[in-house]
Amino acid sequence: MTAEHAHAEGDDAGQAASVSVLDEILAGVREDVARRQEQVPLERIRELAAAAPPPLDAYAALRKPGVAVIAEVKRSSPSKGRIAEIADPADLAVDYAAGGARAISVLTEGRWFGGSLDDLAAVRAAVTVPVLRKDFVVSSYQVHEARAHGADLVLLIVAALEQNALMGLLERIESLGMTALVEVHDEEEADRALEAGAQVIGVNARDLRTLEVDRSVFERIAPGLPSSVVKIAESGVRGPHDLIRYASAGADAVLVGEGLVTQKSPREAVAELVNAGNHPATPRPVR
Ligand SMILES: O=C(O)c1ccccc1NCC(=O)[C@H](O)[C@H](O)COP(=O)(O)O
Repeated sequence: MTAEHAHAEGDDAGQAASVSVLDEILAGVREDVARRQEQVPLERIRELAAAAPPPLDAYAALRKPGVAVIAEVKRSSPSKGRIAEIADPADLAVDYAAGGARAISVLTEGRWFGGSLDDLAAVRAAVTVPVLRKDFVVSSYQVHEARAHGADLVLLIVAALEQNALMGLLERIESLGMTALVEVHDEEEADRALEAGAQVIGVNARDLRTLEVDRSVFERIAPGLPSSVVKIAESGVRGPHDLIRYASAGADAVLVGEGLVTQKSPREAVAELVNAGNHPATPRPVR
């Protein structure tokens, strides 16, 4: 199945087919990682990671006053198929940063999202704000890859990992000086993220089985997270009203893809969100 197929099957396919979308994404990722590891062995990627310029402090960046905007480089997705032609991810990232984005998210998964590690390296070279590797990380090889290509933050999806793997990968990310963004979809996953020691937690409104977006999931889960944890609302931000809704529920940051890449001026679209996030009337997270 491809991004286009999953999108075409859409609502009719229902939950059973969507479960297999996540499974298929993970199966493809494992194949792709194995192929890359044959070309560049673990020892070499570790050396490249060690030689990369030091990572930026993403936790500190996201804790600054105002609701932070993490702007995403997103070409395609399982839920929507092709979303945007992004010829030069570095140009887009520069626009995002000029609009006030506090961090840039780069989807590096190729089969479903049309991303790559080259996109990550290009974005890293173009901006001075923290950069997130957004992928389906299942092995420490990918963590070293992320660092070697300039990532400061790495996504870990609780639903895709056994607890031991989650803890091991989080430890590896931190041992390389990066920050783990641990993504959850329900209370049980939030408990697992906290048990693993996550300091930055993303609540994704997109259900990975049905691919539907339900913004109320953040409102349900965020109040139960400690105040020291950076709380990121992921998915479903289409304009300032959604940012304000997430802010009212305690968001330190929002992660936005489709709502930016589909705009005529992504820079202005980011700036609008940033202004809303800095507006005195917008609720502040309780710390
Ligand atoms: O976007 C999808 O269809 C998707 C499907 C399965 C797993 C992950 C998926 N998206 C990754 C993301 O988390 C989003 O790109 C990110 O939160 C931004 O969402 P949006 O602003 O709604 O594009």
